[in-house]
Amino acid sequence: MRIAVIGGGAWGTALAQVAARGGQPVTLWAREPEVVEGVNVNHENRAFLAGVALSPTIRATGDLADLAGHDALLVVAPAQHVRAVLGAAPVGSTPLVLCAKGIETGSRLLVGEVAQQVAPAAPIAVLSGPTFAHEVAAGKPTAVTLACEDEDLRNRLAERIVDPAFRVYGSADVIGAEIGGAVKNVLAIACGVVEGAGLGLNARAALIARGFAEMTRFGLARGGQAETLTGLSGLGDLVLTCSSTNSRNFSLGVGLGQGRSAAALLADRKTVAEGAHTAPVLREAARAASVDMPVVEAVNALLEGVPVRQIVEALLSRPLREEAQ
Ligand SMILES: NC(=O)C1=CN([C@@H]2O[C@H](COP(=O)(O)OP(=O)(O)OC[C@H]3O[C@@H](n4cnc5c(N)ncnc54)[C@H](O)[C@@H]3O)[C@@H](O)[C@H]2O)C=CC1
Ligand SMILES: O=C(CO)COP(=O)(O)O
Repeated sequence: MRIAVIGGGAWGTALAQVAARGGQPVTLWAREPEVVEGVNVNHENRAFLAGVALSPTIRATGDLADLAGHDALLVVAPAQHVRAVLGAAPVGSTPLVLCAKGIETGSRLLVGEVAQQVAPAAPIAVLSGPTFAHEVAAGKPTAVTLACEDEDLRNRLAERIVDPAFRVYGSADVIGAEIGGAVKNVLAIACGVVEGAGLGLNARAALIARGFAEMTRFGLARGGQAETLTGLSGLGDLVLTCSSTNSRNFSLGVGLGQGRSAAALLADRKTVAEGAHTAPVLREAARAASVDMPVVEAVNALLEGVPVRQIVEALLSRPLREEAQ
């Protein structure tokens, strides 16, 4: 199976490295000419994954036309750019493995739904889970969910995107896998705020648990399955991202919790904190579906500049309720 990766950020590069293990050829499309040159000449992506020696069988290109003739395309552009990049790529009926985590602003569509609009003939799979790119590229043990309704395609993809330290669990629940990844980024910002404002570990654990309740309510309302939400792409990724400053979303939250403005924290950053883009559109989608998501509401208020203390008071003074509600 000839694999190409669309997106030369940290995660696209790490996935290219997984697909290239054992000396298999992989094509990596990157937007930045310096990334293309660095990967081809020095076998390093200094801009987004510095310090990792990449397989010489990864060939980078800046030309989307070079993606033609592959058997599967891994889509790893940030969620807000998937529509434009896929629209310009020669996709046809090539299977797409969606690896971005987010919801498109405006359309409120998950990345897989965007892909279905842009490339209706292409079968869809979703790869998601607790996966810091640096750890995967370094060959540290990692497990992911690979969701695809077509069992045969799912098995063929799982056999190809694998290595001894990268363990793939199959699922037919594409929507559930996507919702976990999109929602956890927003919740990770909240956990970062708790860290930055020094609110303590009890508060962080409470946020993870109540945030997971929100993820579950939203996921079930959108047709996802409970087993997927409690799995690697849901709870697994939530726990990872809510507990480490290696997470860009958590780090953004730390800055907000320290009283810095979202605009200042997001200005000029080269790497993507998807939660900042997903938060407003997730709030819209939740309100439209009458799903109660108070932590997501709180993250939006923080991004809009409401002081942390006011947000915490508002969360703690909500009417008492049963935990299972
Ligand atoms: N970094 C990680 O550990 C993981 C990231 N992801 C997801 O993968 C997706 C990509 O993230 P990273 O690879 O981490 O990116 P990154 O933060 O390392 O790099 C930014 C990426 O955005 C691209 N970009 C910027 N402006 C663009 C535009 N106008 N059009 C197209 N692309 C543009 C850059 O070319 C670069 O590839 C995100 O949805 C992220 O949530 C998922 C799992 C792990
Ligand atoms: O999705 C990720 C880990 O699974 C990466 O998280 P961040 O985007 O917050 O760095």
